[in-house]
Amino acid sequence: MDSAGFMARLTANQEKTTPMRKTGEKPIHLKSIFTDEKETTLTYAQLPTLTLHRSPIPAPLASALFQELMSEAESYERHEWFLAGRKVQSPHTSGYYHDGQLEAEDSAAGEGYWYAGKQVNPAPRYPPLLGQAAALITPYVNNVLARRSRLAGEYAGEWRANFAAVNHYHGAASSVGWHADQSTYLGPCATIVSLSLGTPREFRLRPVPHHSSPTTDALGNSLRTYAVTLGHNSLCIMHAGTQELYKHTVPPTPTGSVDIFKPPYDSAQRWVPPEARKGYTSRINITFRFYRPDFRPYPGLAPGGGKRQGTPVCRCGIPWYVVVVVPSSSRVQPHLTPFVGSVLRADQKGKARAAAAAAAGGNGPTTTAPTDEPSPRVKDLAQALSGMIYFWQCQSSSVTGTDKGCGFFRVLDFVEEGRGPCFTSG
Ligand SMILES: O=C(O)CCC(=O)C(=O)O
Ligand SMILES: [Fe+2]
Repeated sequence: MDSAGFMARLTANQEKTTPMRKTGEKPIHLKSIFTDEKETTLTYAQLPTLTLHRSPIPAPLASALFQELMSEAESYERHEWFLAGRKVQSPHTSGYYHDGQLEAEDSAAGEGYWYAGKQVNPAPRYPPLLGQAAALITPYVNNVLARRSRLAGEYAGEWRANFAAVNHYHGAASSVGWHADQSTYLGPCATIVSLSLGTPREFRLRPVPHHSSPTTDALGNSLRTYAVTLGHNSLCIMHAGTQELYKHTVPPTPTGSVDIFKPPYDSAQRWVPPEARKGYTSRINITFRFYRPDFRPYPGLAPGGGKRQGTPVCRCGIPWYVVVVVPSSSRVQPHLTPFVGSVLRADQKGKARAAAAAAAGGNGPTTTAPTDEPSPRVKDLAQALSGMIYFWQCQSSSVTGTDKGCGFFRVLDFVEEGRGPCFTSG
């Protein structure tokens, strides 16, 4: 399938965006973190899950990659989904790619994958320069991860940039709303690696309130919005816990204008004199993701032998395969039909936790540590995430807009579902 046809069937690899409480407060701007020339990697104390890295790929490649993806972006589309029964469109366009290895490991690469409620046909492979960037980013990220303590639920193996979602923000109004990324194929505590190219844009994060302490986050800090400007060839790593503890957004620019970006190298990575440079008002953002071997759509083998489940199918009643009559031949053939699989979400609001506790007669899930006491000033990420529950949920209402879905809801159970291997703690 050509990439335009493929794009027509795609939607975001992120949750539908939800409005955040308006506070009117100014975000804390973290601009200053790039001013120390000696430091290329910084962790901000109140954002322990975020690191920022300057110039992760060579400058000529960064310019050429921007141009490669600008040309790819001509066929990108806005994605559409239903919010409270109303069709909405994303305020940016997107495209999706995977490395060839994902295809080799998983014959379904594409067919069984869903994003925000739509089936993805086989995603195209990385175009050449995106493939080069992924090959550089993979060891870079593993190096960064080797220096961090790891959280329970993280995949106990190498991270690999085997999937990329590319967003094109064209002009000042183009944006992405507050959201946390879906965990369906990434599993809990995902590492999502965002490479920015082109005109700089502001990226904001805000912690979700702790379920037992609405004025603080899970680390005990008061709720604030943080902002950082992501410029050309900068890497922002959303480490384990970011999708669980924060929401993020790229808002429209408040001034209504953006800086002009003039790539200093052409698409063949040759230097261009300043007077001959072409100007752009676009930002390209690539989020490199690791589709875990234990969170694939189809069932497979569990780490110690035995069965591993695929993405759970919800109860909407649409089976994985149906038999259809092909009119031209009047023969009955098996056919892969749209089915609505579930999505994996972290229980950011503690609702699933409360429901599970009620179902267990008030004792709560036995596999998680109690966190019901008011949140103290916790400094430790592992502690902040210790009560986190992940659940599979029907996504059909956002696909069809016509009903509330089947209500399918199941708490993720690593052992029962044959997933892993995972880190058990730092
Ligand atoms: O453009 C960005 O920096 C963020 C993109 C994003 O949040 C996403 O694609 O899920
Ligand atoms: Fe995101």
